[in-house]
Amino acid sequence: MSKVIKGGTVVTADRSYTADVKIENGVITQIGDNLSGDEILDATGCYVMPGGIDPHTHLEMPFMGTYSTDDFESGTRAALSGGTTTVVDFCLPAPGQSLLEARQMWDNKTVKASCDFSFHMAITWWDKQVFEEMAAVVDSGINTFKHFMAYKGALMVNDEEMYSSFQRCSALGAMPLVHAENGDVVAQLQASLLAEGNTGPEAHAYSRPPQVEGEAVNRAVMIADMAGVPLYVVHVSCEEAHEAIRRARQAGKRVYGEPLVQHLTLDDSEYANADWDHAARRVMSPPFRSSVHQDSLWAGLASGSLQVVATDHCAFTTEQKRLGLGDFTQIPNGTGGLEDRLPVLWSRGVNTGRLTMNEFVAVTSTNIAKILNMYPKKGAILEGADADIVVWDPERQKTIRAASQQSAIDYNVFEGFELKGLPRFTLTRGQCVVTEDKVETEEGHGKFVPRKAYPAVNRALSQWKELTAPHPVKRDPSKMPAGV
Ligand SMILES: NC(=O)NCCC(=O)O
Ligand SMILES: [Zn+2]
Ligand SMILES: [Zn+2]
Repeated sequence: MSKVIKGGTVVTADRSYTADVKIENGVITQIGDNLSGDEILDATGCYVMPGGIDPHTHLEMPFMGTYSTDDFESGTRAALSGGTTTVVDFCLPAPGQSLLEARQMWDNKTVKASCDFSFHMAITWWDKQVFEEMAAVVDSGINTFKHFMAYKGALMVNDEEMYSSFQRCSALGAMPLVHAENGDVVAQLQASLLAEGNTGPEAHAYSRPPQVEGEAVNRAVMIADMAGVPLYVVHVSCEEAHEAIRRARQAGKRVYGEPLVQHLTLDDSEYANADWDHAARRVMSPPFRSSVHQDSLWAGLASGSLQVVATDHCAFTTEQKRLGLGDFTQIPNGTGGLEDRLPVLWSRGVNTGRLTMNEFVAVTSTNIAKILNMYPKKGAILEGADADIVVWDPERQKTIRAASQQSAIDYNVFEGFELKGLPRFTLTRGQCVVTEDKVETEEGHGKFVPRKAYPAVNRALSQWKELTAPHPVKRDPSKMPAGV
């Protein structure tokens, strides 16, 4: 049974053109004029774009004494309703736990997924077992390893562990990711703020100033350079971090930066709200910043020094946030956004002229598909690509309300945002699961997307490393002093 998306304008990362798109067996089989099929989806007045890829989610994640509330059921339903058709989640071994055992636990959670998914593996501790298991992780289709430079005493790794793991990534053709904040400095700032009586959610932001992020990005960039690997920096929130990435890229280093839609559109005034719940619901790391930093992030997306917009979707209920009443360090860190990423970025980015439509597709889908080595199966409107498609109606409008969202939590950090530009249809491997406000997802439809080790960037970097590595000078024995 075939489907044809008819009468729309195909918008990809590099061009826009009028064409119909035919789908058979979950794959795009033809792009052209006057196509016919068994079922027609009317895309008149709409843009036909690759479905969004969110490379940074934490669904049902054990964290800070609780679990994030959106799981692979509500999380992927939320994703699809907002036009995102692939999520990349983090397998998080507890310190001391086998990476392969953690992988099994995450596989078990994904049986409820209604859209496709992939994984990054976190390195939360280091010894010979981790070193060895990393190879099996890569063989199983995970080519990215995440390192937390913050969350001291929990997930944080030190420089020695990071350098060892980055070198291992280099050898395996994998890419390290970093959560870049100086965890030692954050821990000290938290302690002194608490000692001074600063216990409210605003102190979370005071304890994580832009300098802790800028310092950590610079350090990770240099460690990656010494290890001969590319680097991907998650949730880039400030000019200091962006500047380090920009500078690295100008110097020829392969460094990628990912701002979040939350940091682009919500600022630090949220933490000054008189309502404790309002402020605590917005506690995440790094925290929201001032408009100077937001302008820097928007400029980075337009100019190409930042490549991807994600959400870091890690949604906790108000009740969970209240674990930190009286002590801001106990407020579970994280915010939602999976459902809202595309519509909010379109309204605040494309409708304002900060991004073109093609840049929008690049930063929400195509760039990350290439960076994570799943292009053109994902992130493309091309014959042979998976039919993960969002048919985007630039005239559809809504106001964001927690009461009508798919996410399982009881609030939305974008509450009240007026949006113009929303999905008319969302298709996951050819299955149309969203028709305007009607969301009919199928639990279990989502499949794991394996991602092979990187052939190109890592080889180039290790070749260069080998050429420029210290080599002993071969000397003519006749030119050696006697007795050596
Ligand atoms: N970002 C955040 O505050 N929570 C999720 C875990 C992480 O990515 O650091
Ligand atoms: Zn993080
Ligand atoms: Zn995260």
